[in-house]
Amino acid sequence: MTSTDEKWLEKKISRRSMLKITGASAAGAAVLASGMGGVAKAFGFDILEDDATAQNKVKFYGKHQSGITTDTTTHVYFASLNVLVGSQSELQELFKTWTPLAVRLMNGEQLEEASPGVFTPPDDTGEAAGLDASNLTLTFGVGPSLFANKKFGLSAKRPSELNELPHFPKDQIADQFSGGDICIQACADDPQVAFHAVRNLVRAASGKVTLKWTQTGFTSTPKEKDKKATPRNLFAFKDGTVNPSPKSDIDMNEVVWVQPNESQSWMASGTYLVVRKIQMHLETWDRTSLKAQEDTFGRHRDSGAPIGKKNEFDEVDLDSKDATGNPHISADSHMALARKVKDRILRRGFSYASGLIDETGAYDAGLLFISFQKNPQQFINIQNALGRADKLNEYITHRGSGVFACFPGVQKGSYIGEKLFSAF
Ligand SMILES: C=CC1=C(C)c2cc3[nH]c(cc4nc(cc5[nH]c(cc1n2)c(C)c5CCC(=O)O)C(CCC(=O)O)=C4C)c(C)c3C=C
Ligand SMILES: [Fe+2]
Repeated sequence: MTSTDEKWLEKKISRRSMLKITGASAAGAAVLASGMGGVAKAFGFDILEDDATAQNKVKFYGKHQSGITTDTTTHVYFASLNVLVGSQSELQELFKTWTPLAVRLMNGEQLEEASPGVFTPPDDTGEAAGLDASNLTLTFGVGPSLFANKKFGLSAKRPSELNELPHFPKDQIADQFSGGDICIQACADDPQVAFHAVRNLVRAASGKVTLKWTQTGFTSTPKEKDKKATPRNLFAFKDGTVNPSPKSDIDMNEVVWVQPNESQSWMASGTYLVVRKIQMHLETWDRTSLKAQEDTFGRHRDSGAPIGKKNEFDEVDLDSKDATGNPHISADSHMALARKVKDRILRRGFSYASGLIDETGAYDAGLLFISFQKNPQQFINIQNALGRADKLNEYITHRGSGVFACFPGVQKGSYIGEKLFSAF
Protein backbone atom coordinates (compact mmCIF):
# COMPACT_ATOMS: atom_id res chain seq x y z
CA MET A 1 0.00 0.00 0.00
CA THR A 2 1.41 3.43 -0.91
CA SER A 3 1.46 6.17 1.67
CA THR A 4 -1.23 8.01 -0.32
CA ASP A 5 -3.42 4.89 -0.16
CA GLU A 6 -2.80 4.67 3.54
CA LYS A 7 -3.75 8.33 4.10
CA TRP A 8 -6.91 7.80 2.08
CA LEU A 9 -7.77 4.73 4.12
CA GLU A 10 -7.14 6.60 7.34
CA LYS A 11 -9.55 9.28 6.20
CA LYS A 12 -12.12 6.79 4.98
CA ILE A 13 -12.06 4.51 7.99
CA SER A 14 -12.56 7.36 10.37
CA ARG A 15 -12.24 7.29 14.12
CA ARG A 16 -16.00 7.23 14.40
CA SER A 17 -16.10 4.07 12.28
CA MET A 18 -13.37 2.49 14.37
CA LEU A 19 -15.20 3.28 17.56
CA LYS A 20 -18.30 1.72 16.10
CA ILE A 21 -16.31 -1.36 15.11
CA THR A 22 -14.79 -1.74 18.57
CA GLY A 23 -18.23 -1.20 20.03
CA ALA A 24 -19.76 -3.87 17.81
CA SER A 25 -17.07 -6.51 18.00
CA ALA A 26 -13.74 -6.14 19.70
CA ALA A 27 -12.40 -9.31 18.12
CA GLY A 28 -13.47 -8.11 14.68
CA ALA A 29 -11.78 -4.80 15.27
CA ALA A 30 -8.56 -6.50 16.30
CA VAL A 31 -8.51 -8.54 13.09
CA LEU A 32 -9.32 -5.51 11.01
CA ALA A 33 -6.81 -3.41 12.86
CA SER A 34 -4.00 -5.91 12.50
CA GLY A 35 -4.42 -5.73 8.74
CA MET A 36 -4.27 -1.97 8.63
CA GLY A 37 -0.83 -1.09 9.94
CA GLY A 38 -0.72 2.66 10.50
CA VAL A 39 -4.47 2.89 10.81
CA ALA A 40 -4.50 0.44 13.69
CA LYS A 41 -1.99 2.60 15.51
CA ALA A 42 -3.83 5.77 14.66
CA PHE A 43 -7.07 4.47 16.05
CA GLY A 44 -5.78 2.07 18.68
CA PHE A 45 -5.96 2.85 22.40
CA ASP A 46 -2.20 3.23 22.71
CA ILE A 47 -1.52 6.23 20.51
CA LEU A 48 -3.60 9.00 21.99
CA GLU A 49 -1.69 11.68 23.83
CA ASP A 50 -2.34 14.27 26.47
CA ASP A 51 -2.61 17.51 24.52
CA ALA A 52 -0.02 19.80 26.05
CA THR A 53 -1.57 22.78 24.27
CA ALA A 54 -5.11 22.26 25.63
CA GLN A 55 -6.51 24.96 27.92
CA ASN A 56 -7.42 24.09 31.52
CA LYS A 57 -6.37 20.52 31.12
CA VAL A 58 -5.40 17.85 33.64
CA LYS A 59 -3.11 15.03 32.46
CA PHE A 60 -4.73 11.67 31.82
CA TYR A 61 -1.56 9.53 31.95
CA GLY A 62 0.46 9.15 35.11
CA LYS A 63 1.30 7.04 38.14
CA HIS A 64 -2.10 7.75 39.68
CA GLN A 65 -5.54 8.42 38.25
CA SER A 66 -6.72 12.00 38.12
CA GLY A 67 -9.47 13.32 40.39
CA ILE A 68 -7.88 12.11 43.62
CA THR A 69 -5.02 14.46 44.47
CA THR A 70 -5.37 16.80 41.50
CA ASP A 71 -6.83 20.23 42.34
CA THR A 72 -10.48 20.11 43.32
CA THR A 73 -12.94 21.41 40.77
CA THR A 74 -16.23 23.20 41.23
CA HIS A 75 -18.40 20.33 39.96
CA VAL A 76 -18.73 16.59 40.02
CA TYR A 77 -20.90 14.13 38.16
CA PHE A 78 -20.62 10.85 40.00
CA ALA A 79 -21.93 7.73 38.28
CA SER A 80 -22.27 4.18 39.49
CA LEU A 81 -22.75 1.56 36.79
CA ASN A 82 -23.67 -2.08 36.58
CA VAL A 83 -21.99 -4.26 33.99
CA LEU A 84 -24.11 -6.19 31.50
CA VAL A 85 -21.42 -8.04 29.52
CA GLY A 86 -20.90 -11.71 30.27
CA SER A 87 -17.17 -12.38 30.34
CA GLN A 88 -13.86 -11.09 31.61
CA SER A 89 -12.58 -10.43 28.09
CA GLU A 90 -15.62 -8.29 27.28
CA LEU A 91 -15.10 -6.39 30.52
CA GLN A 92 -11.47 -5.82 29.58
CA GLU A 93 -12.60 -4.62 26.15
CA LEU A 94 -14.91 -2.12 27.81
CA PHE A 95 -12.00 -0.45 29.59
CA LYS A 96 -9.98 -0.50 26.37
CA THR A 97 -12.83 1.26 24.58
CA TRP A 98 -13.07 3.88 27.33
CA THR A 99 -9.35 4.68 27.43
CA PRO A 100 -8.99 6.73 24.20
CA LEU A 101 -12.34 8.36 24.87
CA ALA A 102 -11.18 9.41 28.34
CA VAL A 103 -7.99 10.89 26.86
CA ARG A 104 -9.98 12.86 24.32
CA LEU A 105 -12.53 14.05 26.85
CA MET A 106 -9.79 15.22 29.22
CA ASN A 107 -8.13 17.01 26.28
CA GLY A 108 -11.41 18.88 25.76
CA GLU A 109 -11.79 17.28 22.33
CA GLN A 110 -14.98 16.27 20.65
CA LEU A 111 -15.45 12.54 19.98
CA GLU A 112 -16.63 13.56 16.58
CA GLU A 113 -15.35 14.01 13.07
CA ALA A 114 -15.34 17.58 11.79
CA SER A 115 -17.98 16.68 9.19
CA PRO A 116 -20.00 13.78 10.53
CA GLY A 117 -22.34 11.84 8.30
CA VAL A 118 -25.93 12.97 8.55
CA PHE A 119 -27.52 9.54 8.29
CA THR A 120 -26.09 8.21 11.57
CA PRO A 121 -26.38 9.70 15.05
CA PRO A 122 -23.41 11.94 15.84
CA ASP A 123 -20.66 10.14 17.78
CA ASP A 124 -20.40 12.98 20.26
CA THR A 125 -23.60 14.04 21.97
CA GLY A 126 -22.30 17.57 21.36
CA GLU A 127 -23.19 19.59 24.43
CA ALA A 128 -19.55 20.31 25.30
CA ALA A 129 -18.76 21.79 21.86
CA GLY A 130 -16.98 25.10 22.26
CA LEU A 131 -16.11 24.44 25.91
CA ASP A 132 -12.52 23.73 26.89
CA ALA A 133 -11.34 20.78 28.99
CA SER A 134 -12.48 22.65 32.13
CA ASN A 135 -9.96 20.65 34.20
CA LEU A 136 -12.00 17.52 33.65
CA THR A 137 -10.74 14.54 35.62
CA LEU A 138 -12.03 10.99 35.27
CA THR A 139 -11.59 8.46 38.06
CA PHE A 140 -12.55 4.84 37.43
CA GLY A 141 -13.13 2.26 40.15
CA VAL A 142 -14.62 -1.19 40.60
CA GLY A 143 -16.95 -2.29 43.37
CA PRO A 144 -17.15 -5.51 45.41
CA SER A 145 -20.10 -6.76 43.32
CA LEU A 146 -17.90 -7.00 40.23
CA PHE A 147 -15.64 -9.51 41.98
CA ALA A 148 -18.61 -11.45 43.35
CA ASN A 149 -20.01 -11.98 39.86
CA LYS A 150 -18.78 -15.43 38.78
CA LYS A 151 -19.01 -14.66 35.07
CA PHE A 152 -15.98 -12.36 35.30
CA GLY A 153 -13.73 -14.92 37.04
CA LEU A 154 -12.15 -12.19 39.17
CA SER A 155 -12.87 -13.51 42.66
CA ALA A 156 -9.20 -14.35 43.31
CA LYS A 157 -8.27 -10.76 42.44
CA ARG A 158 -10.61 -9.18 44.98
CA PRO A 159 -8.59 -7.32 47.56
CA SER A 160 -9.60 -8.68 50.98
CA GLU A 161 -10.29 -5.11 52.15
CA LEU A 162 -12.84 -4.48 49.36
CA ASN A 163 -16.21 -5.39 50.89
CA GLU A 164 -19.58 -3.68 50.92
CA LEU A 165 -19.54 -1.14 53.75
CA PRO A 166 -21.21 -2.34 56.96
CA HIS A 167 -24.47 -0.88 58.23
CA PHE A 168 -23.70 2.04 60.53
CA PRO A 169 -25.96 3.31 63.32
CA LYS A 170 -28.74 5.58 61.99
CA ASP A 171 -28.01 4.68 58.34
CA GLN A 172 -31.02 4.88 56.03
CA ILE A 173 -29.32 3.64 52.90
CA ALA A 174 -31.56 3.22 49.86
CA ASP A 175 -30.63 0.69 47.18
CA GLN A 176 -31.35 3.36 44.55
CA PHE A 177 -28.27 5.33 45.71
CA SER A 178 -25.99 2.44 46.53
CA GLY A 179 -23.36 0.06 45.26
CA GLY A 180 -22.51 -0.57 41.64
CA ASP A 181 -19.96 -2.64 39.72
CA ILE A 182 -18.04 0.38 38.37
CA CYS A 183 -17.84 4.02 39.35
CA ILE A 184 -16.86 6.98 37.21
CA GLN A 185 -16.15 10.18 39.09
CA ALA A 186 -16.12 13.05 36.59
CA CYS A 187 -14.93 16.33 38.14
CA ALA A 188 -14.73 19.57 36.16
CA ASP A 189 -14.96 23.32 36.51
CA ASP A 190 -18.00 23.21 34.24
CA PRO A 191 -21.00 21.02 35.13
CA GLN A 192 -21.83 20.47 31.46
CA VAL A 193 -18.33 19.13 30.75
CA ALA A 194 -18.56 16.68 33.66
CA PHE A 195 -21.98 15.46 32.59
CA HIS A 196 -20.98 15.23 28.94
CA ALA A 197 -18.01 13.02 29.85
CA VAL A 198 -20.07 10.44 31.71
CA ARG A 199 -22.89 10.56 29.17
CA ASN A 200 -20.51 9.83 26.30
CA LEU A 201 -18.59 7.10 28.13
CA VAL A 202 -21.84 5.35 29.01
CA ARG A 203 -23.15 5.81 25.49
CA ALA A 204 -20.00 4.32 23.96
CA ALA A 205 -20.63 1.28 26.14
CA SER A 206 -24.30 1.01 25.25
CA GLY A 207 -25.61 -2.50 25.94
CA LYS A 208 -22.52 -3.27 28.02
CA VAL A 209 -23.21 -1.16 31.10
CA THR A 210 -26.25 0.40 32.67
CA LEU A 211 -26.37 3.38 35.02
CA LYS A 212 -27.31 2.36 38.57
CA TRP A 213 -27.24 5.73 40.28
CA THR A 214 -25.78 9.16 39.71
CA GLN A 215 -25.29 12.32 41.72
CA THR A 216 -24.19 15.80 40.77
CA GLY A 217 -22.33 18.00 43.22
CA PHE A 218 -20.76 21.43 43.52
CA THR A 219 -18.35 23.31 45.72
CA SER A 220 -16.96 26.82 45.70
CA THR A 221 -13.55 27.85 46.89
CA PRO A 222 -13.51 31.37 48.30
CA LYS A 223 -10.39 33.49 48.17
CA GLU A 224 -8.93 35.15 51.25
CA LYS A 225 -6.07 37.59 50.67
CA ASP A 226 -5.73 36.18 47.13
CA LYS A 227 -5.18 32.67 48.46
CA LYS A 228 -7.56 29.73 48.11
CA ALA A 229 -9.55 29.33 51.30
CA THR A 230 -11.44 26.31 52.66
CA PRO A 231 -14.84 25.79 50.97
CA ARG A 232 -17.99 25.94 53.08
CA ASN A 233 -20.63 23.21 53.21
CA LEU A 234 -24.40 23.86 53.12
CA PHE A 235 -24.37 24.36 56.92
CA ALA A 236 -21.99 27.26 56.17
CA PHE A 237 -19.03 25.72 58.04
CA LYS A 238 -15.57 25.50 56.54
CA ASP A 239 -15.27 21.87 55.53
CA GLY A 240 -11.85 20.38 54.82
CA THR A 241 -9.71 22.27 57.34
CA VAL A 242 -8.04 19.17 58.75
CA ASN A 243 -7.22 17.09 55.71
CA PRO A 244 -3.94 15.48 54.63
CA SER A 245 -2.20 17.55 51.98
CA PRO A 246 -2.57 16.23 48.40
CA LYS A 247 0.68 18.06 47.63
CA SER A 248 2.61 16.00 50.20
CA ASP A 249 3.89 12.66 48.87
CA ILE A 250 4.55 11.59 52.44
CA ASP A 251 0.92 12.22 53.44
CA MET A 252 -0.49 10.65 50.30
CA ASN A 253 1.67 7.53 50.55
CA GLU A 254 0.67 7.16 54.17
CA VAL A 255 -3.05 7.83 53.77
CA VAL A 256 -4.18 7.41 50.15
CA TRP A 257 -1.94 5.41 47.79
CA VAL A 258 -1.76 1.66 48.16
CA GLN A 259 1.92 0.74 48.45
CA PRO A 260 3.40 -2.40 46.87
CA ASN A 261 2.53 -5.46 49.03
CA GLU A 262 -0.21 -3.62 50.92
CA SER A 263 -3.02 -5.10 48.82
CA GLN A 264 -3.45 -7.14 45.66
CA SER A 265 -0.51 -6.33 43.36
CA TRP A 266 -2.80 -4.67 40.78
CA MET A 267 -3.84 -2.07 43.37
CA ALA A 268 -0.33 -0.64 43.92
CA SER A 269 -0.54 3.17 43.36
CA GLY A 270 -4.33 2.90 43.39
CA THR A 271 -6.71 3.79 46.21
CA TYR A 272 -10.19 3.13 47.58
CA LEU A 273 -13.03 5.58 47.08
CA VAL A 274 -15.85 5.74 49.62
CA VAL A 275 -18.94 7.67 48.61
CA ARG A 276 -21.85 8.55 50.91
CA LYS A 277 -24.89 10.54 49.87
CA ILE A 278 -25.68 12.38 53.09
CA GLN A 279 -28.86 14.43 53.29
CA MET A 280 -28.44 17.55 55.42
CA HIS A 281 -31.66 18.71 57.08
CA LEU A 282 -31.33 22.37 56.20
CA GLU A 283 -34.72 23.33 57.66
CA THR A 284 -33.81 21.97 61.12
CA TRP A 285 -30.35 23.51 60.93
CA ASP A 286 -31.72 26.91 60.02
CA ARG A 287 -33.84 26.87 63.22
CA THR A 288 -30.80 26.08 65.37
CA SER A 289 -28.97 28.75 67.38
CA LEU A 290 -25.47 29.72 66.31
CA LYS A 291 -24.12 28.43 69.64
CA ALA A 292 -25.69 24.99 69.10
CA GLN A 293 -24.46 24.95 65.50
CA GLU A 294 -20.91 25.68 66.62
CA ASP A 295 -21.13 23.10 69.42
CA THR A 296 -22.19 20.52 66.83
CA PHE A 297 -18.89 20.78 64.99
CA GLY A 298 -16.64 22.08 67.79
CA ARG A 299 -15.61 25.00 65.59
CA HIS A 300 -16.68 28.59 65.09
CA ARG A 301 -18.79 29.13 62.01
CA ASP A 302 -17.24 32.29 60.60
CA SER A 303 -13.55 31.74 61.22
CA GLY A 304 -13.51 27.94 61.24
CA ALA A 305 -11.35 28.16 64.38
CA PRO A 306 -11.66 25.50 67.09
CA ILE A 307 -14.05 26.84 69.75
CA GLY A 308 -12.11 29.07 72.10
CA LYS A 309 -9.48 29.87 69.47
CA LYS A 310 -9.20 32.69 66.91
CA ASN A 311 -7.97 31.22 63.63
CA GLU A 312 -8.98 28.30 61.44
CA PHE A 313 -5.67 26.48 61.66
CA ASP A 314 -5.03 27.09 65.37
CA GLU A 315 -4.16 23.90 67.21
CA VAL A 316 -7.13 21.90 68.51
CA ASP A 317 -6.99 21.37 72.26
CA LEU A 318 -9.83 19.07 73.31
CA ASP A 319 -9.03 19.72 77.00
CA SER A 320 -9.25 23.51 76.91
CA LYS A 321 -11.89 25.00 79.22
CA ASP A 322 -13.89 28.23 79.26
CA ALA A 323 -14.09 30.70 82.19
CA THR A 324 -16.73 28.56 83.92
CA GLY A 325 -14.58 25.42 83.70
CA ASN A 326 -16.59 23.74 80.94
CA PRO A 327 -14.77 22.26 77.94
CA HIS A 328 -14.74 24.58 74.92
CA ILE A 329 -15.26 21.63 72.58
CA SER A 330 -17.84 19.09 73.61
CA ALA A 331 -16.79 15.46 73.58
CA ASP A 332 -19.66 14.50 71.29
CA SER A 333 -19.00 17.24 68.73
CA HIS A 334 -18.33 16.00 65.22
CA MET A 335 -14.72 17.16 65.31
CA ALA A 336 -13.89 15.67 68.72
CA LEU A 337 -15.31 12.27 67.74
CA ALA A 338 -13.65 12.25 64.31
CA ARG A 339 -10.28 12.91 66.02
CA LYS A 340 -10.72 10.04 68.48
CA VAL A 341 -9.28 7.50 66.05
CA LYS A 342 -5.82 7.77 64.58
CA ASP A 343 -6.99 6.85 61.07
CA ARG A 344 -6.81 9.54 58.42
CA ILE A 345 -8.65 9.89 55.10
CA LEU A 346 -8.54 12.39 52.22
CA ARG A 347 -11.95 14.08 52.10
CA ARG A 348 -12.98 15.47 48.70
CA GLY A 349 -16.72 16.01 49.02
CA PHE A 350 -19.21 18.14 47.13
CA SER A 351 -22.50 19.71 48.17
CA TYR A 352 -25.61 18.66 46.31
CA ALA A 353 -29.08 20.15 45.86
CA SER A 354 -31.39 17.88 43.91
CA GLY A 355 -34.88 19.30 44.26
CA LEU A 356 -37.20 18.23 47.06
CA ILE A 357 -37.95 15.00 48.91
CA ASP A 358 -41.43 14.04 47.65
CA GLU A 359 -42.88 12.74 50.93
CA THR A 360 -41.82 15.67 53.12
CA GLY A 361 -41.27 18.59 50.78
CA ALA A 362 -37.88 19.08 52.45
CA TYR A 363 -34.79 20.02 50.46
CA ASP A 364 -33.08 17.00 48.96
CA ALA A 365 -29.72 18.59 49.67
CA GLY A 366 -26.57 17.67 51.49
CA LEU A 367 -23.08 16.38 51.10
CA LEU A 368 -21.86 13.95 48.49
CA PHE A 369 -19.15 12.78 50.84
CA ILE A 370 -16.22 11.29 48.93
CA SER A 371 -13.07 10.11 50.63
CA PHE A 372 -9.94 8.37 49.39
CA GLN A 373 -7.91 6.03 51.54
CA LYS A 374 -5.56 3.12 51.01
CA ASN A 375 -7.91 0.87 52.95
CA PRO A 376 -11.69 1.35 53.40
CA GLN A 377 -11.18 0.37 57.05
CA GLN A 378 -9.82 3.89 57.66
CA PHE A 379 -13.25 5.32 56.75
CA ILE A 380 -15.06 2.57 58.69
CA ASN A 381 -13.09 3.31 61.86
CA ILE A 382 -13.89 7.03 61.70
CA GLN A 383 -17.57 6.43 60.92
CA ASN A 384 -17.76 3.99 63.84
CA ALA A 385 -16.17 6.60 66.11
CA LEU A 386 -18.83 9.12 65.06
CA GLY A 387 -21.39 6.38 65.75
CA ARG A 388 -24.59 7.26 67.55
CA ALA A 389 -22.93 9.96 69.64
CA ASP A 390 -22.14 12.55 66.95
CA LYS A 391 -24.10 15.75 67.63
CA LEU A 392 -24.26 16.14 63.85
CA ASN A 393 -26.55 13.07 63.57
CA GLU A 394 -29.55 15.19 64.52
CA TYR A 395 -29.08 17.18 61.30
CA ILE A 396 -28.05 14.56 58.74
CA THR A 397 -29.15 11.20 57.27
CA HIS A 398 -26.94 8.87 55.25
CA ARG A 399 -29.01 7.83 52.20
CA GLY A 400 -26.50 6.41 49.71
CA SER A 401 -23.27 4.45 49.89
CA GLY A 402 -20.56 2.88 47.80
CA VAL A 403 -17.00 1.66 47.95
CA PHE A 404 -14.78 1.22 44.90
CA ALA A 405 -11.21 0.11 44.24
CA CYS A 406 -9.70 2.80 42.02
CA PHE A 407 -7.06 1.52 39.64
CA PRO A 408 -3.56 2.96 39.57
CA GLY A 409 -2.90 5.49 36.81
CA VAL A 410 -2.59 4.59 33.14
CA GLN A 411 0.75 4.56 31.34
CA LYS A 412 0.81 5.54 27.68
CA GLY A 413 0.23 2.42 25.57
CA SER A 414 -1.79 0.77 28.30
CA TYR A 415 -5.46 1.07 29.24
CA ILE A 416 -7.62 1.75 32.28
CA GLY A 417 -7.55 -1.20 34.70
CA GLU A 418 -4.97 -3.14 32.66
CA LYS A 419 -3.20 -4.36 35.81
CA LEU A 420 -6.38 -6.02 37.12
CA PHE A 421 -6.58 -8.18 34.03
CA SER A 422 -2.89 -8.87 33.57
CA ALA A 423 -1.80 -9.60 37.18
CA PHE A 424 -1.76 -13.22 38.29
C1 LIG B 1 -16.56 9.01 58.35
C2 LIG B 1 -16.11 10.15 57.94
C3 LIG B 1 -16.86 11.42 57.94
C4 LIG B 1 -18.15 11.71 57.56
C5 LIG B 1 -19.17 10.74 57.02
C6 LIG B 1 -18.36 13.11 57.76
C7 LIG B 1 -19.53 13.79 57.49
C8 LIG B 1 -19.69 15.17 57.56
N1 LIG B 1 -18.77 16.09 57.98
C9 LIG B 1 -19.30 17.34 57.90
C10 LIG B 1 -18.66 18.56 58.26
C11 LIG B 1 -17.41 18.69 58.88
N2 LIG B 1 -16.52 17.68 59.11
C12 LIG B 1 -15.41 18.18 59.73
C13 LIG B 1 -14.29 17.47 60.11
C14 LIG B 1 -14.07 16.11 59.88
N3 LIG B 1 -14.96 15.20 59.40
C15 LIG B 1 -14.37 13.97 59.28
C16 LIG B 1 -14.96 12.79 58.83
C17 LIG B 1 -16.27 12.67 58.37
N4 LIG B 1 -17.20 13.63 58.23
C18 LIG B 1 -13.02 14.12 59.70
C19 LIG B 1 -11.99 13.02 59.70
C20 LIG B 1 -12.84 15.44 60.08
C21 LIG B 1 -11.56 16.06 60.60
C22 LIG B 1 -11.50 15.91 62.08
C23 LIG B 1 -10.22 16.49 62.65
O1 LIG B 1 -9.19 15.77 62.66
O2 LIG B 1 -10.20 17.62 63.11
C24 LIG B 1 -15.60 19.58 59.92
C25 LIG B 1 -14.63 20.53 60.63
C26 LIG B 1 -13.68 21.20 59.68
C27 LIG B 1 -12.74 20.28 58.98
O3 LIG B 1 -11.74 19.86 59.53
O4 LIG B 1 -13.04 19.95 57.84
C28 LIG B 1 -16.82 19.91 59.38
C29 LIG B 1 -17.46 21.28 59.28
C30 LIG B 1 -20.61 17.22 57.41
C31 LIG B 1 -21.56 18.39 57.18
C32 LIG B 1 -20.86 15.88 57.19
C33 LIG B 1 -22.05 15.21 56.69
C34 LIG B 1 -23.01 15.79 56.04
FE1 LIG C 1 -16.95 15.63 58.84
